[in-house]
Parts: sequence; C-alpha cells; structure tokens
Amino acid sequence: MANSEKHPWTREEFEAQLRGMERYYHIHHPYHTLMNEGKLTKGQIQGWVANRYYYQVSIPRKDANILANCPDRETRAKWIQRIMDHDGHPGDPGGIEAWIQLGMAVGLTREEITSEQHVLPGVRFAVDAYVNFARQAEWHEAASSSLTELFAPKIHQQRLDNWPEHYPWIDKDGYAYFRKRLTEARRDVEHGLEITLDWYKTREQQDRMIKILQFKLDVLWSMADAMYMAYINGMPPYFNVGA
Ligand SMILES: O=C(O)c1cc(C(=O)O)c2c(n1)C(=O)C(=O)c1cc(C(=O)O)[nH]c1-2
Repeated sequence: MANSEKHPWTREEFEAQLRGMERYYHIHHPYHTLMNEGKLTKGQIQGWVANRYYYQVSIPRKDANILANCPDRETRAKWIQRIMDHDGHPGDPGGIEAWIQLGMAVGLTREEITSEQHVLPGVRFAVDAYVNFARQAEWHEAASSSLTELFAPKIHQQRLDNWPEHYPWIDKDGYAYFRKRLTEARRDVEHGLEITLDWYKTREQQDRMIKILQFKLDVLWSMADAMYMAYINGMPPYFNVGA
C-alpha cells in the first residue's frame, strides 16, 4: 500500500511510534553499555567526556539555527530557553560550563576540553551533520529532530545512579550536568512533542518524521562508533601509519 493510502496515526499512535524508536538510542551502544556497567578505563571515560564536549557546544548553535528559521514568536520565546540552558545567563553558568566541570572531575584540564584537541573527526562530522540539518530544514522538522531527548533522562539517571559506585575516582561535583538535564530535558520534550504531534498530519508526513528521528539517532550512534574505534579498539585515525 502506498504511503498516501495509509491511514494517519492518531496522536497517541504517533507518539507511541516515536517512543518505540528508543530501541536505536545510543543507550544500547556498546560504548554506553560498557560505561554504565563500570567497565571503562579512566582514559576511555575521559575520551567520551572530551568528545561529547563538541556536542555540548554545538547544541546552542543548532538551536540558534532553528530560531533563525522560525517566524513564530511564541515558539521562539520558548525555544530560546534551550540556548540559555547551555550558554548560561545571569544566575546560571549554563550546561557547557557544567560539562567542563564534569571534564575536570574526570581528570582533564579546562584547556584540554575547550581546545577540542581530543575531538575525533568522526564525532565532529556527526555533530556537524546535526547542526547543518537544523540550518537547512524546515523549522518544525528541525525542532522535531531534538526528540531523541525523549530517551535522555533515563541515560542521565543511569549515570547518576551507577557512576559513583563504578568510578569512585570521579569528583562528585562533576555530576551537576546530569542532574540539571533531568528537568530541562523533560521540559524540552514537552514542547518538542507538542510541535511535532501538531505538525505531522498525514501518514506520509509521519513516516518522514520517523526518518528524521532515525537520522538523529544515527548522529548519536555514529559518535559512539568513532569513540569505540579510537578508545576501545585502539584504532584512532591514522593509528597504523605513524606520526
Ligand atoms: O547524554 C546524553 O546521552 C544526551 C543525549 C541527548 C540526545 O538524545 O540528543 C542530549 C543530551 N544528552 C543533552 O544533554 C542535551 O542537552 C541535549 C540537547 C539535545 C537536542 O537534540 O537538542 N539532545 C541532547
């Protein structure tokens, strides 16, 4: 049956389909399962934190692209909060600073983190693909691509629950980022879902949204693949050709 002949999903069915995509979330990537089971070395944890920094600094640029393409004032007034969450505002140093604190808690220096010297090309390409998608896509589509955040509170909570036991060498002050995201991600998801469930009406459009969410899941999975190759297989780019 062609897409156009299929019945559209109801709001509830559509939301259930989106939530069902959790099976492809990076929580299931071996880099993350090893991390959650306490099986990563200090260097492998440091590699993850240093690389994820590039995601952290790119998220507000992604959100600024969505704002730039959005003619709806009410949406912009809400969406701008995401930029402030990460970049900070008076009274809150912001998520990027909290991530740097996490980096220092795992033994990296501020300079090592902010210089992006450890960021792998594969991670950079994956994250840049997300920012570029937000720049070029119709704004509802770009906004809806944030919905991997549906699955994020669980992964942040797992880290808060398991890291102190598995990685006692990490300074507890470093965990503020994960705590901060628990509430922020839930609020983001509420707004993101509202936009998404209102926007995609026909089954063809809803199927397209599933593909957009898959793209975003691919971004996160590909980041973890690049880190697995470099830090677990010991095969960073050019490892075999010498300096
Ligand atoms: O640690 C994680 O696994 C994880 C995943 C995601 C995500 O699912 O995209 C985000 C975050 N963290 C996060 O902290 C964050 O601020 C965030 C913003 C967004 C987004 O797409 O706008 N995703 C995520």
